[in-house]
Amino acid sequence: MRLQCNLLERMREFDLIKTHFTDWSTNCSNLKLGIGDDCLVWQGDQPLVISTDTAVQGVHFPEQARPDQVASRAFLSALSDLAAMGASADFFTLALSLPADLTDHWLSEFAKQLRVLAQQYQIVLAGGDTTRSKLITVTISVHGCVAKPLLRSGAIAGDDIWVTGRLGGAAAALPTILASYDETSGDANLGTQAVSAKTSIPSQWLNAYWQPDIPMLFAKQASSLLNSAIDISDGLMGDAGHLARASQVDLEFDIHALPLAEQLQPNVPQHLALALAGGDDYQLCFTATKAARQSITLLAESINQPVSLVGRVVRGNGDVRWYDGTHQIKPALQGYQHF
Ligand SMILES: Nc1ncnc2c1ncn2[C@@H]1O[C@H](COP(=O)(O)OP(=O)(O)OP(=O)(O)O)[C@@H](O)[C@H]1O
Ligand SMILES: Cc1ncc(C[n+]2csc(CCOP(=O)(O)O)c2C)c(N)n1
Ligand SMILES: [Mg+2]
Repeated sequence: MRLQCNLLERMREFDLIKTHFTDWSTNCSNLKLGIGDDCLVWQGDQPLVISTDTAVQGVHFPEQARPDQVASRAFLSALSDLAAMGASADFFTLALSLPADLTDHWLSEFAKQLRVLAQQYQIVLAGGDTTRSKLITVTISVHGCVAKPLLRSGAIAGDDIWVTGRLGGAAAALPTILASYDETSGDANLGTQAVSAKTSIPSQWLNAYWQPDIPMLFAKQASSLLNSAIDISDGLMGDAGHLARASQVDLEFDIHALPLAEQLQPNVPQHLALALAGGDDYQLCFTATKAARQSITLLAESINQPVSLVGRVVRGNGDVRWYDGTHQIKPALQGYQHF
């Protein structure tokens, strides 16, 4: 009896994988074997860079988030680490832990969005794992190639510090997003434009939370011009600290040069806190020599990638300092921490 029960469960598990995840494009010559065996087989000739990220219901996305939204946030936040290495996006694995009562519709909407994104970023789903759990948990490992990986430890005194995109929007949107579920459960199904109109927060904040714009193309094309990079997932304050310590330099930022999200101002402490410690930005902080300044600007312009020059690298031991003009400020903040 027990055997039969297990067997039926396993049948469902295999059916689920077959139905939702197997007929995707696998157009990648280095992927010798994809979904179906005990392991995937990859054979490439460049260094492979790999990063794993877990997205947990209620921690990384709201409990009531739509399946397409869960797919976008989990996938894009994982991809961001490849951008931080200046790598291509080649293949990914997907480990899904799902509650038993999740509907097939949920899963098909999740898979549909993930497939759209995989196609958009030309990345192949090569394997994964599917289990039951109380909470929805999505673990994505992204794999990419790069001849010379861009490291956190490469910043040199004299470098410029740059940031891509805009900061603080996702964190600014979060309270409104969470409150919208409390007010009416129907909001879970509203699109970004509708939520934006209803709550009067900028649609850019909502997009920053649900569909962060990962600077993949810029990072790949610019990587040979850059000395170091990190993606900003926990807030610039914390992540800049990681880069400073890894490179054994100090970083000095001009708060007025920071590209804050729409309607956020550096002199409003709550706004600065969102941009420095809110997290969920998935933009890059990178450094490069002053000699690379023009090439970086030209490249960024040519592919429509916003970049901002926000500070300088100086000799030191891993400190980060913030300046309001010539005046140093000490925001009492720290980046996002799980524990
Ligand atoms: N459970 C773990 N076992 C082994 N290594 C880990 C574990 N958790 C994290 N790491 C490693 O620690 C380093 C820092 O991890 P961290 O998750 O902070 O980086 P990140 O992925 O850039 O950040 P984020 O998760 O906010 O995107 C990475 O090299 C990562 O591989
Ligand atoms: C529903 C909901 N969505 C988002 C957040 C914010 N948040 C969660 S994890 C994290 C850092 C990156 O994660 P990791 O370090 O695991 O990659 C941030 C900024 C929240 N509190 N609640
Ligand atoms: Mg990272």
